[in-house]
Amino acid sequence: MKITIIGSGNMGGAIAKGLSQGSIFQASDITCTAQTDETLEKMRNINEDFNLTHDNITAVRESDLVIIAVKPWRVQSVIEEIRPVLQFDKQIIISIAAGVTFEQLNSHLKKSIASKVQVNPVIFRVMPNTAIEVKSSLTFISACNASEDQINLVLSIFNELGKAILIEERLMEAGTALASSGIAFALRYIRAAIEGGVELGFYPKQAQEIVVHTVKGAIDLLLENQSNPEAEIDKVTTPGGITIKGLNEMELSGFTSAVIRGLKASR
Ligand SMILES: NC(=O)C1=CN([C@@H]2O[C@H](COP(=O)(O)OP(=O)(O)OC[C@H]3O[C@@H](n4cnc5c(N)ncnc54)[C@H](OP(=O)(O)O)[C@@H]3O)[C@@H](O)[C@H]2O)C=CC1
Ligand SMILES: O=C(O)[C@@H]1CCC=N1
Repeated sequence: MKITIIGSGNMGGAIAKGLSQGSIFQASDITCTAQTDETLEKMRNINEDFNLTHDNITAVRESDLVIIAVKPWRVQSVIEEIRPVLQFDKQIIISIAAGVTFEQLNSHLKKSIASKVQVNPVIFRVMPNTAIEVKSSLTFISACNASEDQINLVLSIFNELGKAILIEERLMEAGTALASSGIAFALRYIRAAIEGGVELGFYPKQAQEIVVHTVKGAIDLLLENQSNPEAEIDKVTTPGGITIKGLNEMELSGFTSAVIRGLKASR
C-alpha cells in the first residue's frame, strides 16, 4: 500500500516520520511533497528511503491514500492541481486541514470533472495534534462515502500515531479546539505553573522538571485509575489544608471559566 503526503510541514512531516516507524508502511511506501528543497531535505534526513518530490501530480498518481497536509487556505489550489489524476474509485483522500468541511472538499474535488461525478470520492477529515511528532496524538477522524474497511484502515493508520477516535463531522470543530488547540492550552498551564514555581524560589529548569513530572503524574493517575479528575482532587485536598486554598484562589481568578471561554473561542 502506497501513501502520499502533500505538504511535509509540522504535521505532514510528523505523520510521515511516525508511519515510517510503524507496521503498515515502509518508508519506501511513503511519498512526501513540499514547496521548498529545504523541507524535502529535512525529510531526507529523517529517512532516506522516503520518496521526495515537488511534483504533487506524480506523487498522487501511484498512491492508494493521499493526505492533504497543507495550510487550509491552500487546500483548494492543491485539489485543483491533483484533481485530474485522482481516481475516486480506488483512492482514499484524507484532509487534515482545520475547518475545511466535507462540503467544501466535495465541491473542490468534483468541480468540472463530469465523468468522475458518478463516483463519489472517499474522503476523510483527520484532526491530529502536534503530539503526532512523538506518536502521542489524540486524532479525530470523520468519514464521508467510506466503507467500514476503509474506516478501519484509516483508524489503524492513525492509531499507530497515538489514539484515533471516529466522530461525526459536526463535532470536528469542537474536537479541534479540545485536542488540537488543546495541546497549546495544556502547555500554557504548564508555562504558568513554571513561572509560579520560579516566583516560589525554584530555578526555571528545575521548575519545569517539577511541573512536567507533576502533570505527568496527574495524567497517569487518570489513565491508570480510570477515575474522574474531581475524585483525584479530593484525595489531595486536606480539609482546611493548603491545596483547597490554592484551588479557591485560582477559581476566584477565573481559572475554570477562562479555560471554557478559551475552548469556545477556539471553535
Ligand atoms: N499545527 C497544528 O497543530 C495542526 C495543524 N493542522 C492542520 O495541518 C495542516 C498543516 O499545518 P502545519 O503542518 O502546521 O503547516 P506547515 O506550514 O508546517 O506545513 C505546510 C506544508 O505544506 C507545504 N506546501 C505548501 N504548499 C504546497 C503545495 N502546493 N504543494 C506541496 N506542498 C505544499 C509546505 O512546504 P514548504 O515547507 O516547502 O513551504 C509545508 O511543508 C493545516 O491545514 C492545519 O490546519 C491540523 C491539526 C493541528
Ligand atoms: O490553530 C490552528 O488553526 C490549527 C488547527 C488546530 C491547531 N492548530
